[in-house]
Order: sequence, then structure tokens, then C-alpha cells
Amino acid sequence: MDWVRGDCIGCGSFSTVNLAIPTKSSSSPLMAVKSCDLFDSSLLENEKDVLSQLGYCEHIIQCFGGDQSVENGQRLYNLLLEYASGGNLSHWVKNSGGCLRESEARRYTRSILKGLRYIHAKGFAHCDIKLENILLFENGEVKIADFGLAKKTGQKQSGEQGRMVFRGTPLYMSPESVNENEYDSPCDIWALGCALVEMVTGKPAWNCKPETNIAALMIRIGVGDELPEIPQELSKEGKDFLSKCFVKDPRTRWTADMLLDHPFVATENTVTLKESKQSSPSSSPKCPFEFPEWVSVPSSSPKTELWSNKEVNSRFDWSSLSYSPSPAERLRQLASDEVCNWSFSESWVTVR
Ligand SMILES: Nc1ncnc2c1ncn2[C@@H]1O[C@H](COP(=O)(O)OP(=O)(O)OP(=O)(O)O)[C@@H](O)[C@H]1O
Repeated sequence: MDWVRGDCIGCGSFSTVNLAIPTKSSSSPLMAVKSCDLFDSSLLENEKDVLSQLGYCEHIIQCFGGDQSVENGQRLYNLLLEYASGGNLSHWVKNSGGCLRESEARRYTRSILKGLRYIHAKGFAHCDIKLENILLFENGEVKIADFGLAKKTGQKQSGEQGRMVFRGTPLYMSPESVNENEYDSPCDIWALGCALVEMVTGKPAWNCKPETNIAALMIRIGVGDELPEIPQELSKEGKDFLSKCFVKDPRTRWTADMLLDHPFVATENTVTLKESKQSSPSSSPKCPFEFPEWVSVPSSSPKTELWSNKEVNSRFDWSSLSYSPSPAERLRQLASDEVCNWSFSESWVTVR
């Protein structure tokens, strides 16, 4: 495929994303190219493999293949992707005055769920759902991107050589991922709940004080009964929807398929916050086993400082944590006296 590198349009923790402009002789559309050092390209190659196994879905970013290049003496691995001209949802939320109207958040949630239903039905889990990985298009549609951490469901996550491996971004981690190192389709649903909270409030789902350290966050997520706070300003349907995402036990957490029938996303009708206050409460099932009796509304038509990357690597050697199946031991291993500045969510660190 003939293309030339254009402007930088995004940076992740291990790759940079540029426009990929087709040469005159090429009939390709304008694309995005995600590049990293060829010798450190396992995540990008995984992303390519997963996307090719997934095939086409209108709610998932399309992949046009991979290639290699030598630029400024560096050998690069390049992944060519469908270009999303609206950028990522995190930026969009910030540029929309800090949070989104519920009707807009509801629409995006529906699209993400459709993408997740497709991914899960194909036997994969995304493992890194967050606003930065949801991309916007000119027509207002969103698609799921960044499949670097995606994996086949059911495969036990065992660290290399007995080491513990973390996937995803701490604020979006599910209890079972923190406690059991378990990453399957339910963890995407938990993360979707966190993303929805962030869309409607502009703040992370876990309200963390600046002096909180990462171990304290992991303990809050993994131990005890505490759940992310459900935004008061959300409609009753929205609150109920979130309560189905934030179920600690992954076996009773709702699936994408079930959630697509939930009144919050099943109807295209928009309910404003004021309107929602007058609407009657939804009689929602408490667990998936009650689901058959669910009466759904039919669809009318559709890091704080955290620390900087460099800093976190120097202060906290995640990869050297030795593996233990016990949640208590796992959390003890995470304990650290290091204090983070949680006020900059931009610098959240993805722990791989
Ligand atoms: N296809 C695309 N079209 C437009 N922008 C994109 C595209 N892919 C990625 N970007 C931009 O680049 C950013 C980084 O991309 P991506 O998340 O895939 O990289 P990453 O290195 O895997 O990041 P991380 O692992 O830190 O989440 C995205 O948040 C988005 O703003």
C-alpha cells in the first residue's frame, strides 16, 4: 500500500498515530497510521491479528493491514487504520464544556455496546475500553479502537514466567481484574460503565483525592462493597443501567447483549435530565437470571500524576511483581507508599 506519513494526530503510551496520505498512484482512502519500533511491536501485531479475525463491524475501527518502514534510521512497524476525523471521545468531552448531555452519552453508549456485543460474540475481550479508545467520525458515529490488549476470552491470563501482568488502565479496571488477574468480556462492561460516568460528569468514575496512591485505588476497586458513585444528575434509566455494569461479581454482571435491551439504550428517544425526573422508575431485574422477565422498551427505529510514564516506571516496577492467585496477597503486593497527584487524568498510566 502506497502512502506517505502526514501530521501527528495522536500519541498513545507505546505508539504514535499520524495521518497516512495515499500517494497519487494509490486508490486508498485517507487513513491513520499507528507506528512503533519494529522491535517492540508485539501489541501492534496483536492489534492487527485481532482486527483481522474480527472482520468488519460498523462499530469497530477498520484495519487496512500492516507494513514496515525505515524512517530517520529507525525501523518501524505500521498499522494502517480507518481515519476517525473527530478524534477520541475524551477530547470531545473536554471540548464540549467538560461533559456531555445525557442523550449524546446514551447514543455513544449504544454504539459501544453494539461493538462490544460483536467482539464478545466473536470470542474476544477488548480489555482497554476507555474514552481515549473510542473514536469519533464526522457523521457523529463512534467506533471502538486500540485492540493492542485484546485477547481471546477464556484464556487464562498468566504472566510471563510466573509474573503478574496488568492490562488496561487502572481507573477502568474491574474487581476481578484487580483480584484475580481475570480479563474477560465482563471487564469490558465494567469499563463501559466507567466510561459512561466520565461522559456525563467529565470526571473519572472513581473519585480519588490527590493524596490517594494507586494501591489504595486498587483496594477500593477490588475489596469490599464500594462501587463507583452513580451520578445523581443521571436519569433513572441511566442510573439503573450503570447499576447493571457495576456488579462486582462478573458472573452476574450484565452482558452487552442484555444491556442492549435496557431502556437506557434500547430506545432512540432522548430523555432530558428534567424529563427523566418525572418518569416512572424502571422495574429492573437485579441479576441476569431475572432477565427473561425484563420488560424492555422497544426501539423506535436504532492518571494522576498519576505519574508520568517515565516516573511510574522508575517508581513502580509493575512487571516485577511476582504472581499470586490470592486477592489479599495480590493487593498487598500493590501496596506502596508512593503518593500520586490524581488531579491530572491526562497522565493516567496504562499498565500493561
Ligand atoms: N484511526 C484513528 N483515527 C484518528 N485518530 C486516531 C486513530 N487511532 C488512534 N488515534 C488517536 O491516537 C490516540 C492514541 O491511539 P491508541 O490509543 O490506539 O494508541 P496506544 O499507543 O494504543 O494508546 P494507549 O495504549 O496509551 O491507550 C487515540 O486516543 C486517538 O486520539
